[in-house]
Amino acid sequence: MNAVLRSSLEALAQRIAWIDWLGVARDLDAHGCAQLPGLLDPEECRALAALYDQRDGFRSRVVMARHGFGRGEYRYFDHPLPAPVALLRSCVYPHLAPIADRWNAAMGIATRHPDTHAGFIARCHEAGQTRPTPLLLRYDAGDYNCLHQDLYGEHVFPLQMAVLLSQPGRDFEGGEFVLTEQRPRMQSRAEVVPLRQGDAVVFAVHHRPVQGTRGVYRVNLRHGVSRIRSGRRHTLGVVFHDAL
Ligand SMILES: O=C(O)CCC(=O)C(=O)O
Ligand SMILES: [Fe+2]
Repeated sequence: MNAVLRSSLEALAQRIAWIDWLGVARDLDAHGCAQLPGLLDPEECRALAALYDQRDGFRSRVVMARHGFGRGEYRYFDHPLPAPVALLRSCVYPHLAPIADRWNAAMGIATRHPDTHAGFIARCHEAGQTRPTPLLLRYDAGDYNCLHQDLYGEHVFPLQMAVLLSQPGRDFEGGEFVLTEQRPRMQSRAEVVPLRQGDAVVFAVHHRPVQGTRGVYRVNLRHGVSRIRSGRRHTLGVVFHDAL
């Protein structure tokens, strides 16, 4: 690995270590999502978005309209993952695993998570979930991502992350990251997450616990992206479980 890449990876690891993870846990508990401002710098964003047009490095490409997923496209990275993507997965995971375990305990779900991402991936692989799930998404004017959940098999890490690689207002307009929460016997609630280039959002993949007056209940979450009004928007998606 060259010296420039190594020092920029060290800077990224340092940025992750300095995040206010207690604040992240508080936001996740309160809202089901948390923003990590400036997780990637503009140069890292540009370099990752530029990978979209490379021939190699991906295991598949999905044209969303063909599957009724929306409009736009994405590509799943293949092994070996680009170094910053592998680092994001392995360095962010240990901060989220205790939150995931606490949520599972609150929801009466028995599953607990290994301390390290390697430990969790070993569990996925034993169950046949061996295909990497980090992905790059690309949307042009008129594109959107329908509300969905990224479940790829029996093993689901309860939190995931998306990083906006483009700059709103300069590279694109519209294209807001949206979360909805379906509460039992109630109408759904929407949350729009304002992101700048390099900001990440951590959010619940499937459901989360909410404290009600008569105990804890589960709310079901979905995420998506509203219509891109103009320009081009790139995102990096970091799902922590692998796929069947
Ligand atoms: O483009 C986005 O902001 C959302 C991407 C997404 O659905 C994901 O990362 O799972
Ligand atoms: Fe998604």
